[in-house]
Amino acid sequence: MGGRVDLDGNQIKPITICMIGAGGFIGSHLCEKLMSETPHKVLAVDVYNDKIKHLLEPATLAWADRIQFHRINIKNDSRLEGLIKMADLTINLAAICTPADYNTRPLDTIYSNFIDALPVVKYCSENGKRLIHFSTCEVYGKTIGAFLPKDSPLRQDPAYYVLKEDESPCIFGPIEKQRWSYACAKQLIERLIYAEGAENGLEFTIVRPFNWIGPRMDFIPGIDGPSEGVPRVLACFSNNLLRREPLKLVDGGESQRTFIYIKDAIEAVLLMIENPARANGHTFNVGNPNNEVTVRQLAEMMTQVYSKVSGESSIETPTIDVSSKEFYGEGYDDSDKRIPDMTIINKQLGWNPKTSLWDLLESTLTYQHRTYAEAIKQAMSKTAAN
Ligand SMILES: NC(=O)c1ccc[n+]([C@@H]2O[C@H](COP(=O)([O-])OP(=O)(O)OC[C@H]3O[C@@H](n4cnc5c(N)ncnc54)[C@H](O)[C@@H]3O)[C@@H](O)[C@H]2O)c1
Ligand SMILES: O=c1ccn([C@@H]2O[C@H](COP(=O)(O)OP(=O)(O)O[C@H]3OC[C@](O)(CO)[C@H]3O)[C@@H](O)[C@H]2O)c(=O)[nH]1
Repeated sequence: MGGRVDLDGNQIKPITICMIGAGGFIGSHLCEKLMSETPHKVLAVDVYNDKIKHLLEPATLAWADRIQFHRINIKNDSRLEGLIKMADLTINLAAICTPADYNTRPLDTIYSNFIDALPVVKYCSENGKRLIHFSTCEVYGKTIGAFLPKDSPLRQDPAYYVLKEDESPCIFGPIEKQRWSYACAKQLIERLIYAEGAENGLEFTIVRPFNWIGPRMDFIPGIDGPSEGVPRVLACFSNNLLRREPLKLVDGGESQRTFIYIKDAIEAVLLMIENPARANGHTFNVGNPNNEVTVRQLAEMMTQVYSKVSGESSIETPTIDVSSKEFYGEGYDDSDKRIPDMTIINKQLGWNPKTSLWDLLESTLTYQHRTYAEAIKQAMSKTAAN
């Protein structure tokens, strides 16, 4: 770990990071990376710590003196400012960020993604502390191309669908489509952070993740999360595969996404942390433009990969169609296509994603099978017996 240098050849000094939302999917991978490959200290803030337990215990771990867990709900805890003051950098990951919540719990979604983030921005600005804030690719909303006639040749032109941080508009649906409550709250907090930078000199970086996936993402309903809960697509499809039930394709599974392996994405975040002069004042797309699929193609690929890693044949009807109203309820809407432009992150940090969709699904589904298959079998045989 000694003698590490930044992209400009300068020695990297150990810093203290206040990481809010450290107990979640991205936070757990970022903590792992910081503990195993850097000398930095982490003040890990979250209401849960199950996903980082392996980094906190036992006290004999090599990094035990570099990570502290603080069980804090940032909505209402006066200890937050003190932790931000103690740190050199704050990273805010805390959010409600599962689409099933956006239209069914719009108030919680807006409070979580805007109101609860306000004190974090304020404390950083007032105390002269650097902030890396996690926004989302959802701030782009729908592509311009989505509004062209289906057979328009312009739909093939990247100018109508590639999403650029400094050029693309943010296109959301009408207010009654409450799906956009999350994207809109994220957009407003981005604008507030940008304004704090412009008017009060806040040093900030905004991250727009494009569907980062991998181990520890969300939960498997009825095993380590509520039975009726609806996680993001990776966990929904993993759950279906583990239970040998058809994967549900919302509105035909026609929407397109680009998926990036969490470990590639974490490399980008580490570059931001350790190269403030190159990252401050920027908004970065972080995704893998080479891994684009429709949701239907994702379902087909996951079915094939799961069959390979589990040794089980796939079921006769691997997918079924379901309407978005049935699956998510009233007020759902969708982003049609999400291809990140990589020019800015490439220029500033020289970063590019590496892992193909097949490879990232293979390692992720191996983890899902190893972690959950036995528990699911037991839960299912218990239900059958009752
Ligand atoms: N995973 C992705 O692909 C993705 C895509 C776009 C945006 N993001 C953004 O990245 C961030 C992290 O996402 P994630 O996938 O790790 O989600 P996650 O749900 O796994 O992690 C969020 C964490 O924040 C914590 N948290 C929420 N409210 C809190 C509060 N009031 N006080 C303390 N802790 C609180 C949760 O307990 C959770 O551990 C979010 O801001 C999300 O909007 C993620
Ligand atoms: O069982 C299912 C679950 C989902 N779908 C469809 O898959 C698409 C992707 O869904 P998901 O990963 O759950 O979420 P989104 O990509 O729409 O949104 C996320 O993107 C980034 C983030 O900000 C945070 O992670 C979040 O908002 C979608 O089209 C679903 O309808 C399915 O067919 N079947």
